[in-house]
Amino acid sequence: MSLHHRFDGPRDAPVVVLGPSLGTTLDLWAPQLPALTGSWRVLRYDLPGHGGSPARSGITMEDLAAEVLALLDRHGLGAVAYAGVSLGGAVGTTLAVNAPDRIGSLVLCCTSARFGPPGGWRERAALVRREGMGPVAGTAAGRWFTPGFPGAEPYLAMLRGTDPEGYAACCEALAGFDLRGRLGEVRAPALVIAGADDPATPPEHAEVLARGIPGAGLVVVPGAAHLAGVERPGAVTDALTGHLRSTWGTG
Ligand SMILES: O=C(O)CC1=CCC(=O)O1
Repeated sequence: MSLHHRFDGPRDAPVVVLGPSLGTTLDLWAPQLPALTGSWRVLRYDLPGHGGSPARSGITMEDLAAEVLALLDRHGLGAVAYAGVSLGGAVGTTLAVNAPDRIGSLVLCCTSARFGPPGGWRERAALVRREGMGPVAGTAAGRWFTPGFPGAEPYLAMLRGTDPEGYAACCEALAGFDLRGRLGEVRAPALVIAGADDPATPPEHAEVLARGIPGAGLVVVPGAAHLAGVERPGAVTDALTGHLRSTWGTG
């Protein structure tokens, strides 16, 4: 089943795929879009059960990576640049090791090679199946943003609008994900971006990625939690476009 997706930017420009995080839609990347669409063709997608993609059960990170690859195939796209936030970043790292000829440049935002103990993700999956999105949405602001950030509401609304089964399936994909032993296989030039105050994927997780991926750079954004690209759009956009300019087209 195809993931809901959309293209923006010139048809003949180099392609950048943007992957969203658990509980958000492709609009997570809205703050970065204006800086990208002048020079790159941007492909954004929704995770299963998020935004416009139908929910599914029993998915793995490998499945999600395969679905993104299927999107590229369907649109006749060869090698692309890929940037992803959190779960979307894990999809990108998986693609980079499974299909190195298709990922020409990689940006990993607020993500990890392993998102903590699998049990926590299975418990979260059980919670949303039992009680819906309410309890998870009630605590998300504290993970996604630093205290008092005024722009949280549209992103929390994305989470509340997520299909519980789709969200649970993505939690289970996170539970089964551990790429720590394969980071050395990434061939794409990579930049890792972390929020200095991210409680979900703290800078130590970014350091593991940056140490493990050959030649990777690391940027830690001050004053940002998990959704650093929303809370500090300028810093994340600059890091992203700087990396793309030097590795993927002219910018
Ligand atoms: O909402 C969270 O708990 C943070 C998060 C972990 C993986 C992801 O994509 O978001």
